[in-house]
Amino acid sequence: MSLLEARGLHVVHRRRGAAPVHALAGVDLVVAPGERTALVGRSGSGKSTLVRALLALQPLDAGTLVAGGRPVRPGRAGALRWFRRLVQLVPQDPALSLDPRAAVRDLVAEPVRRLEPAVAPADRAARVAGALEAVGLDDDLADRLPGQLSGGQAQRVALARALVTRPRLLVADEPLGGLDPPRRADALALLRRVSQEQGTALVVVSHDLAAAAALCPRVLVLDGGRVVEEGPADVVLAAPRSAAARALVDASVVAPVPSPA
Ligand SMILES: Nc1ncnc2c1ncn2[C@@H]1O[C@H](COP(=O)(O)OP(=O)(O)OP(=O)(O)O)[C@@H](O)[C@H]1O
Repeated sequence: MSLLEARGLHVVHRRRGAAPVHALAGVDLVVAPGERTALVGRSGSGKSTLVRALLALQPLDAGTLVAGGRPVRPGRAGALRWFRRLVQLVPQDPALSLDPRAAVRDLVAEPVRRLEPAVAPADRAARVAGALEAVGLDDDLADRLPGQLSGGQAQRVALARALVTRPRLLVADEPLGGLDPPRRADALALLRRVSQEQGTALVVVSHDLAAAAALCPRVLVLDGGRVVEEGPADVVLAAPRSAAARALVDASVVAPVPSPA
């Protein structure tokens, strides 16, 4: 059975005084358990709208979302707890997503408190320890505040928060945005390792095709709110068929380093 199945998603953004924008114009996306999929596209292609739709945070003009065989309908928070445990977001800017007044231990415990209130305190503590270990953070860091963490550590805490409810799917929105090259490589390696070790499926959103392809064996190219190309990452990179994919491949090519004069 598929883990997440989105069919015929349509979203129109309507703003007073502005023309409506058809941000998603019939997107289908099926994610199998453990599968890693990259969603790539230029700015404005509809990636963020699709992420919000996949997380049931975006009202749909048409289409359906089914997770683990069960229909997902945006609604009261309590009614979607099962879905929030199953599908977790890895936020774009981890440092901004962490409450500066809360210690790491409480930040990582919070999703369990909110989504699984029946879990006993001792079990919750064990879950927190497990999530910190999974992302390679030492237990010594658990009493620190976010302001006392490095950028890389904050990113790991955000990932631990996403993992602590043992989701089957992580949606990472531009996980490499704003990172310098060594930290990009670390972030890619961490997401790959966690996905493989925990069997968690990944949907990674990026405008950088080459980086996303390094993490995900499967790529979907979005343009104008539609999936214009879909296939194995190495094939899309080596022989893009759509103009949108070709433009992304060209943009991903690393400029040659000029030789010293
Ligand atoms: N709240 C909104 N109101 C009106 N238009 C919107 C809104 N959100 C997005 N749009 C428009 O919908 C289209 C898709 O936007 P979206 O943010 O989903 O694309 P994106 O691929 O994530 O872009 P980026 O990479 O720049 O974040 C764009 O034309 C955008 O201007």
